[in-house]
Parts: sequence; structure tokens; C-alpha cells
Amino acid sequence: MTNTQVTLVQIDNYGPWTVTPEPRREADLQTMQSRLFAEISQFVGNRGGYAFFTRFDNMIAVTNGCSLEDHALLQESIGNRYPVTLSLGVATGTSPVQALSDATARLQEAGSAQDETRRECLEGRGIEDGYRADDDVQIAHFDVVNATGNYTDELNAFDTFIEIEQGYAELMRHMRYTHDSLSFFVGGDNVIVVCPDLEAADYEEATAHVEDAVDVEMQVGVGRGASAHEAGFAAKHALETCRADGTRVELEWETA
Ligand SMILES: Nc1nc2c(ncn2[C@@H]2O[C@H](COP(=O)(O)OP(=O)(O)OP(=O)(O)O)[C@@H](O)[C@H]2O)c(=O)[nH]1
Repeated sequence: MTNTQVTLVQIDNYGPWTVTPEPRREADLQTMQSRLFAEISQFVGNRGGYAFFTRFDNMIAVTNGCSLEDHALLQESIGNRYPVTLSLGVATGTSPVQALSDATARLQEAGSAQDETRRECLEGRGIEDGYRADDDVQIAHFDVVNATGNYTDELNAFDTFIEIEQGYAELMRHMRYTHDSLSFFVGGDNVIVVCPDLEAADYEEATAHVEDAVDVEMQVGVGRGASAHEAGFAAKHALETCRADGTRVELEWETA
């Protein structure tokens, strides 16, 4: 049974900061936001986790393998080196959506995202040592079938972007409301989905739904592991099997 540890990362009082004492140059904000994401991705990634940029002012990470002490170190290191600070909410659960809801609630209870007195909060709890399992995380790595041939080499770059984003938008809503899963666009034509215990039929249904709704064809490899990296790495291998065999859904634990 999955037990996903999810961390909500929120930049403290960021909205007011972006316009104080007057609006800051947009390119500087973009540069800082992407550097912050790179920091968090590297920190969490070095401990087996995955971080997703989502809205940049709010980022979401799968942090199985990261202790609360690790989280505190991330806050200290960012606070020492950047002009902004981070608050973190941590929660776990068999449903990634429920874990994220709980992590969000912990931060909301601590104060508003734009409360200038709420800084560097670390709220919630992770999975205790001794309670981890090899199948705590299930990751599905989706990609658009032959995106290069159908879109990248055919349409202008913006029209390709629209097609890929349409596929992502439909998939993310469907996985959220039908399969209790969190989907994140990670670049190119790739979407990484953090799932509860789903089966091949669920993924078949999801890819069929996206194709029916927006005419974007997707394939998906799925993996399980003790951490996001382990599950995601297995998912990438399963996706390679899709590419090699022309299949739409491969579960790493069934093809091995
Ligand atoms: N983040 C991420 N991006 C990837 C990964 N693999 C491919 N991409 C991106 O996806 C783009 C398209 O590559 P592919 O998915 O291999 O190409 P394709 O034309 O869709 O071919 P098939 O997937 O074999 O159908 C690349 O330019 C990358 O931007 C991955 O593992 N992670």
C-alpha cells in the first residue's frame, strides 16, 4: 500500500515582496524563482525525492526519505542565501491528494501565505524511521506518443506547446478527480504523476480518456519504490518498454 510523503513548499509573503518598495523586474523574479526550484530539486533529489515547480511560489515535493531535520536544513540554507524564506508543510498518506491537502492545511493553520509574521514554518510530520516500505511510492511517467513526428517537427513551436498543454490539462484533471493522483508537467512532452495504488486498467482508462477528450495520444510507464527516485526510475524503464513494444501501459512490476 502506498504511503506518500508530500511537502508543500511556500515562499513566505512573496506577493508583497515582489512589489516592495516598487514592482521588481520580471526577469529578475523569473531568474530567482527558477534558481530556487533548482535548489529544492537538487536538495530533495539528493535524498531520493522529486520536486515539482508547479506555481513556483508554491512548489510540491515527494519527500519519502527526507526527515524533518532535512527540511529544516533546506529552510536554513535557502534563508541564508536568498532574499526570501520558505515555509514547509509535510504530511503522509495512502492518497497523494489527501497527503497534499493535509500538508496544505498545516501551513494554512500556521498563517496566511501573505502574513508577514509567518516565516520559515515547518509544520506536520513525515514517515518515522522503521515504517518505510519498498512500495511506499507509485510514480507514473506519461509521455505523448511520437510528439516529435506529430508536433515538434510539424507545427510551429507555440502550436505544439498548445497541444502538449491540452494533453497535460486533461490528464491532470482526470488523474486528480478520478484517480486521486497529482500530475506535474516536467518538460518536453512528459508528465510525472504521483499515484496511490492504481492498476493497469486505471492507466488504460486514463490514456483513453485523454485521447477521447483532446485527441492527444499518451503512453505511460509505472514504477514502485521506497522513494520517488526509485519509483520514477522504474517508471522510466517501463516507459522504454512501451516505446520498444508499441504498448500504451507498462507496469514495471509486471513486465520485469
Ligand atoms: N523531464 C523529462 N523530459 C523528457 C524525458 N524523456 C524525454 N523528455 C522530453 O520529451 C521530448 C520528446 O522526447 P521523446 O518523448 O523521447 O520523443 P517522442 O517524439 O515523443 O517519441 P516517443 O516518446 O518515443 O513516442 C524531449 O525533447 C525532452 O524534452 C524524461 O525522462 N524526462
